[in-house]
This record gives sequence, C-alpha cells and structure tokens, in this order.
Amino acid sequence: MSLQAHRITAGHHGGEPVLTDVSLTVPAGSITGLTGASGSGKTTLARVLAGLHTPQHGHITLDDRPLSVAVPGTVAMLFQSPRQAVTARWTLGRIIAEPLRARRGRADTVHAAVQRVGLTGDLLDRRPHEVSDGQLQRACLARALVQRPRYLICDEMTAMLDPATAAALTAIITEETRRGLGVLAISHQHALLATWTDHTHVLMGQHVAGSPRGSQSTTKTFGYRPRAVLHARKANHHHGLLVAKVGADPPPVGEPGGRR
Ligand SMILES: Nc1ncnc2c1ncn2[C@@H]1O[C@H](COP(=O)(O)OP(=O)(O)OP(=O)(O)O)[C@@H](O)[C@H]1O
Repeated sequence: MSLQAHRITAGHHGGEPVLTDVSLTVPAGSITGLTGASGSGKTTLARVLAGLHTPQHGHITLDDRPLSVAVPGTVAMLFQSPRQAVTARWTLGRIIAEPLRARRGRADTVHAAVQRVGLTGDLLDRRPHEVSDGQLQRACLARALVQRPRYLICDEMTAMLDPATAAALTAIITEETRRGLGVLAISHQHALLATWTDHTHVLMGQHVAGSPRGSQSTTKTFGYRPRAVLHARKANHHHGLLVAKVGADPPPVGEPGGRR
C-alpha cells in the first residue's frame, strides 16, 4: 500500500518544468521525508501527489489505483501557514467540520478529532485571528483527520510553530501512522527529519542555484535511521531516483544536508 508518483514532469503556467521524471513512493503506515533546496520543487511535487496540480507527464497512484478515483480527502495536506489554509471568517468548529458537511455522524467525528489534536472545546467558537498559529495548525490537523485520510502530506507543517507544539503535532501524526496513515513530511529541518522520518528523499531541482542548466530534477533517498547524519555515500540511478546510503560523517559543504 502506498501513494506513488510515477515519473512526474511538472511545471507552472507552461514554463520550464520544475520536476523532470521524478518518482517517489510514500508507503502506508510510515513517515517519508522530503527535503531539498528552496525552489527545488517540493511543494509542486506535494501538490501533484495530492491531486491539486496536474503534471505534464507521469501519473499518481494510490494503493495501486489511479489517484483520480480516490474519495476526496483520502490524501490530506497540512501547510506551513495555517492562516492561508483556512477561511478567516469561520469559527474553528466550522473549519474542522466543513469536510463532513454532507456526511452523517459528524458531531462524534469532529469531537474525536478535536480531542485527538489537543484542542479545548472553548476554542471551537473562536475565529482564526483569535487563536495562535499552533492552535490553528492543530485545527487544520483535526480538519484533515475527520476525513480519515490514508495519506497526509505535511509541507513545512512545523516551520511556524514553537518546539513544544511542533513536538506535540508530530507525535500525534506518528501515532496515526500506527493505524496505517502514510505521511510525507517536507522540511528544511534535517534534525526534524532525522528523528521523525523512516527515510528521507532529497529533491535535486534544476532551478537550484549552481546546478547545471538543463539538469534533471531527481530525488536522492537517504535510508537513514533516526539521528543518522544526512550523507550520501553511494548512489545508484533508477528511474530518475538516486538511492543513496547514509554515512556517519557530516556531509560536505554544498552536498544535500551540508552547510551552505
Ligand atoms: N504557482 C506558481 N506559479 C509559477 N511558478 C511557481 C508557482 N509555484 C511555484 N513556482 C515555481 O516553481 C519552482 C518550485 O517551487 P516549489 O514551491 O515547488 O519549491 P519548494 O522546493 O517547495 O521551495 P521552498 O522550499 O522554498 O518552499 C520555483 O521556481 C517557484 O518559483
């Protein structure tokens, strides 16, 4: 069971592709990391995986079936800025319940999700400007969970959060993987990826400063165990995917995971 990107080429507004022939697998029940330089195309790939952006080439499968036949909400997304992901005039309660508008039993489901993410009931009547970023991100996680997603894409989800809230949310999501949720965690924070993910891919975009013009977007996979250092030692090319092992030495300057 997995959410898979198969040889994706994608860009914006007919411009040069941001991603060229990129493949990525997000297995169910585990946390897959995705990192890479700013502009390498992580968010673009995330949006393609969630069905929010149509690729020029390639396709997405969800548990071996086309993503297009999946029930809406099967792939949920959390963004860096929860404020840009919600309707500002709605209460948190309405934001969380909205995906269930047409479904029965929503009160129980919403209540369970609210409890699950550690929100107190009094916050449900407040609007986004009346709560903190952390509380709003918890509400966004609750909104995702009420849809019972099979896969969750977290795009820099913790970037704006204090360490305690970030730790709380990652712990809740980790718990959900034990129930089978597959997670793609996108982050620039290698320390977070090293402790949170089972393995991490590094997206090598063609728009990254210093990369040769026309080079292809690929991903490197670091099958590192928690706390291992991101360091490619050996790479094999396979369908646009560079699979690399991880060493204990710090990566050299300019390498993925190295000092800039
Ligand atoms: N809606 C858009 N219209 C035009 N170009 C876009 C759009 N979204 C992204 N891009 C461009 O596509 C490239 C990849 O952007 P993307 O946001 O996917 O990268 P990223 O790796 O997620 O970056 P970051 O780490 O800074 O969030 C960038 O050059 C960006 O300017």
